[in-house]
Amino acid sequence: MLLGLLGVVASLAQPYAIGKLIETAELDQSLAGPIALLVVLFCADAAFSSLQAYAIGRTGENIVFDVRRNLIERLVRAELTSVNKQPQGDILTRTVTDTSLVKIALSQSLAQLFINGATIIGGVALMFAIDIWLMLITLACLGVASLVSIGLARKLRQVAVQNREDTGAFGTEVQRVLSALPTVKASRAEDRELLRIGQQAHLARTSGIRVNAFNALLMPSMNVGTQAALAIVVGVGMTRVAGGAMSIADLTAFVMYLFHLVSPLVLFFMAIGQFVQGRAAVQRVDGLAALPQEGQEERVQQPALVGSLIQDRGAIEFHNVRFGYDGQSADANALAGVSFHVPTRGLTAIVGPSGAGKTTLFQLIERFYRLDGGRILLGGQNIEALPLDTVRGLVGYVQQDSATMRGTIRENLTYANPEAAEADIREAVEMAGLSDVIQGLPQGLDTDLGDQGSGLSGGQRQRLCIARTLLQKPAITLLDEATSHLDSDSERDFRQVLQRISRHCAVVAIAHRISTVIDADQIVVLENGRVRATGVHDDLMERDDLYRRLAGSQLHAESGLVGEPVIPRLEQQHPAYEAFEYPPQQLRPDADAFQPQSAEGTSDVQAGQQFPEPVGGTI
Ligand SMILES: Nc1ncnc2c1ncn2[C@@H]1O[C@H](COP(=O)(O)OP(=O)(O)OP(=O)(O)O)[C@@H](O)[C@H]1O
Repeated sequence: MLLGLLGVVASLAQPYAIGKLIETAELDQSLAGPIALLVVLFCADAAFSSLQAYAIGRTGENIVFDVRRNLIERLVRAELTSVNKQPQGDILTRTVTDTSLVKIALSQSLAQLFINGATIIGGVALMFAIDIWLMLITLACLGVASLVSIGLARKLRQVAVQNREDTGAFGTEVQRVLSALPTVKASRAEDRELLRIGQQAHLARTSGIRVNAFNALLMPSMNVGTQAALAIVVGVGMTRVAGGAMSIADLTAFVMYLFHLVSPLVLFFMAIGQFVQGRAAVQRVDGLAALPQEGQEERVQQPALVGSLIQDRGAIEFHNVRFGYDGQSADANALAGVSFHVPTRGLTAIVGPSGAGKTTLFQLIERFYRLDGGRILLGGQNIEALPLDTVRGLVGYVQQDSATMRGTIRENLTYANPEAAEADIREAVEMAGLSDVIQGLPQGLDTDLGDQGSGLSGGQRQRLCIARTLLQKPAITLLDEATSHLDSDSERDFRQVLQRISRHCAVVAIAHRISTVIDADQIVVLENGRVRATGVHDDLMERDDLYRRLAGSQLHAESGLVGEPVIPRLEQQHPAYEAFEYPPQQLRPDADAFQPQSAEGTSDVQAGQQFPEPVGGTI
């Protein structure tokens, strides 16, 4: 701004210097001095302006960097509940596009407003000094134009806010479709999705055009004002010169100032336009930055606690824990008074029907959400009083949906323990049964995976997540259906690994397979957010109906009846099923439904493709 002000002084002095040049010429004196002054002023103007443009550009980049860094920090540390409510595409638009607009608003347009404002004020003051009447005429014309421009700027802000919202919604739609592209294709929904995204893009286009229209009106409204002022000033000025009330040098200087003001005036109102658009973006960035944060005050790590629990205190204790997600009614809470203990060693299995609240238990141990009531103790201490880092360092969590990320296999493996030694990595990979898979890849551990770990099969991704948790060497391992994608051989091997680990730490496993549950040291049966029974397999088979039913259907499946058609079973469970017309579409009666013919070269590793083309054979 200081550089800009120096530029303003250099620029405002130019008409004065030209007036001096004319006066000197009229007096027939040497022109060398005034010409040298003009050259110095031109050069100073150019130098200060370009330095100012560089400085303001640099400041803008610094602003966008700070805003993005702070925003990302707040996003990553925000409470999951509040992040989950925001559409991901909109988060991305706010973080990438809106922050760029914030940069323009807070650097370029703010500086333009200040510098051009100063030029206008300085110019007006000098013009007043030259001729008060001409200046009053000028102010009247510019005043009317300014009022129109301010009205337009207000309207521009409204449409700019709308345009930012529409652009965010467009990003949300694109992200929604891209994250489920295989489903979109398999459901033949491409046309529908294109139409839906197209409509959103159209809304963004329409509001964008309106922004453009108001922006386009801003400049001409100012131009008309200055042109009218110029015409009147020249007419009245000539009359005053003819009447001897004003010298020709003063009129020339006055008109020069007026010319000089045209561009700052236009830039000033353009900057107002940019600034109000930027404010719309600032509002959206602020909205995202205001997401509630999880336990900031406790972010100090306490390494002494990590990886160890006090032996005699028990690993986890749930005391009358109550919790409901936002929007859940009180009588349908995910957990409605859950109490049980997990010892520091051994395997605890959690079983229960779908929606019973099993995953919620794990998410509360990880402190992803706040409890509505009750207490969870970790090694005898309330988790809410422990630093978050300590809680998450003690607990290893393999999620239901095998969270793998874009990056190499090694990066994914060492994600919870970046300092892991090579020997530990090899051991974890071996324990999780991944060694053969990794050896079969040309780049081994350094093989790149795509988004959500694409490039590995579901079972391999699951084993990768298990290895990652093993590498963390937690005191408590939470496994949420961690073996659901494994074949029976791999699952048997993993059970042995589990038994080994559970000799050293507490393992809590949500399991649907009876084979995992049968050897557990303790089984907790959950139903409708309540603990229904706890015990060991034989005991629960005798005294708990639900467990008997759950175990019975599993034993059934695992004793070889898995191949039975699904439809008759569905029919038994849902009488309404008979109303369904199935199958809705018939293949030609003489054609086999599925006839793969020697599809060679099929591989478990899909190299980042969701729908790979066969390299040979016919389907
Ligand atoms: N993010 C969420 N927002 C709102 N309700 C949720 C959310 N996650 C789960 N629920 C609800 O909370 C209840 C318990 O869900 P939870 O995922 O804990 O069940 P679960 O026993 O793990 O089921 P499954 O075996 O199918 O994975 C369900 O009624 C579910 O609909």
